[in-house]
Amino acid sequence: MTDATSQPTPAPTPAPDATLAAYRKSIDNFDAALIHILAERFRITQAVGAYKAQHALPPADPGREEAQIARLRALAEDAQLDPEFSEKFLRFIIDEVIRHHERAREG
Ligand SMILES: C=C(O[C@@H]1C=C(C(=O)O)C=C[C@H]1O)C(=O)O
Repeated sequence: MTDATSQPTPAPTPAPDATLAAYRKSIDNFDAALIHILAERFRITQAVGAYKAQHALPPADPGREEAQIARLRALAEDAQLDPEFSEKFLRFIIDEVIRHHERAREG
């Protein structure tokens, strides 16, 4: 029963599940590795952006992107990862890099 003064009943705390916790520990490790890998990639692309700005090179290189996407799609298929997802993921990262390069060009 509830009335105007009573609080909603909190959801019961689930019993600790060691199996799920172990999976999640592993997921946390992978996510940490992913962040470090991405940070390293952006560190390199930042240097590329500075180089392109210095040498008046265009921020985007569609030919290079096409080759990367084809390569990544093949790697994804080999690794049994969805190639569509892999392409979207790489596209998302490359688009962000191009934005950085455009900003580097503007100074
Ligand atoms: C990093 C570059 O700049 C852009 C970003 C790319 C990337 O993030 O992989 C690839 C091609 C370019 O559109 C490059 O030209 O190599």
